[in-house]
Amino acid sequence: MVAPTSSLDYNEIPVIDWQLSETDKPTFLRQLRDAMINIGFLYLGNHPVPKEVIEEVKRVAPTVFDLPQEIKDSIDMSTCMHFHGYLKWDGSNVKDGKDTREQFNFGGDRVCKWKEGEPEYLKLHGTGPWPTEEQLPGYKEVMLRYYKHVEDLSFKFTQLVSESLGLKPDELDQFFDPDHDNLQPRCKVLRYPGSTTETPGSGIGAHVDGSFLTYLLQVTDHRTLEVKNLSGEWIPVPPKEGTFVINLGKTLEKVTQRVLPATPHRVISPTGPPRYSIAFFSSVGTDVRLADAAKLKFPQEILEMKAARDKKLGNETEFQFVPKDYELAGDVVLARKLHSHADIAEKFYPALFSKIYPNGPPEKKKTGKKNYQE
Ligand SMILES: O=C(O)CCC(=O)C(=O)O
Ligand SMILES: [Fe+2]
Repeated sequence: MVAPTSSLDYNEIPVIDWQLSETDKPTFLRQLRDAMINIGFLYLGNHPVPKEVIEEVKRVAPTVFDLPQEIKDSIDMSTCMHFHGYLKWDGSNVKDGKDTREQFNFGGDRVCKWKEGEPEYLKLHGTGPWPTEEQLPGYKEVMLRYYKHVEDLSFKFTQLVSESLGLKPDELDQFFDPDHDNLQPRCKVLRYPGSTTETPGSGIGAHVDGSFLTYLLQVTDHRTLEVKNLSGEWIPVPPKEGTFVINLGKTLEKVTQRVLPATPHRVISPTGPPRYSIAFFSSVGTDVRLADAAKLKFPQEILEMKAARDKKLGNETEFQFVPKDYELAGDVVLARKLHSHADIAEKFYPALFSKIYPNGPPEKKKTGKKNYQE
């Protein structure tokens, strides 16, 4: 395994061994802290998600894309107020290029608790459309089994992140609902078609994730995922057997007041066969205000590491919350999604739709360039 590095112009992503968190926790926490503060990307090796679960999901996940187009269209995201379901490959834009990928999005099997008169963001929770058992036997079961394992890992990992920053293990949990019922983790199965004249350009352009943390499983052997190191160079993140790639999202950046920076990354369109990956995005509770994170008190040692990094980067501006950080996270996330999916806004969120689009729906189904990925 590659030894963790704390250089800002690193050209390899460190592998952190989960087992160390049980056998030598101080070393684990030190390695984790260095990777997160100075790099923002890491591989997590020897993690607790069983090998059989990973092998099964790698085999099964891509099969959703082999369904006939009319079945895929019948589970299109536009049919779902929770923003789950299938998205065609030209479905959205990110900064620096067009997305060239198909997606199948899902969350946990949750019952939607929204009722008339309640906050609209409660509609974010709920079960999305799935291929039926006749169309794709066992698919939902396999995907939800994987989801549950990664969700459990994400709760444990967040506590280790908290500890590695000198906070109490459960100190970041305040941004999650205590019974874990109010979270909005989302999973995406991704297919990047091989680059041809019909599908030229980037797989996904440079962006940072909107998530708290992202847990990425690279299903195929392509070496086309890249991360921008803090010195501005693009570094490959090739698949490594038995690991997850973990990266820090914008929400965690805010919660830590940029002690942990969200790191830009991109996927280059593969040549040859399609590339598949599965991304799990953990997120904060809907009824949380990110600016409440101002009360977290990081130890001096951590603040000094942040300051040393920022000095090297020549980026010593003080972190400041923006007005949205004082709003409920559910409202902010929902607004972002509605801006990206005018069709869902019009169908399921009519009051918000008229506020966002007072002159009627935009010409294209999806609007605007964004450098956020949810
Ligand atoms: O497919 C990948 O490897 C990365 C996907 C990604 O960055 C995203 O969906 O935000
Ligand atoms: Fe991403």
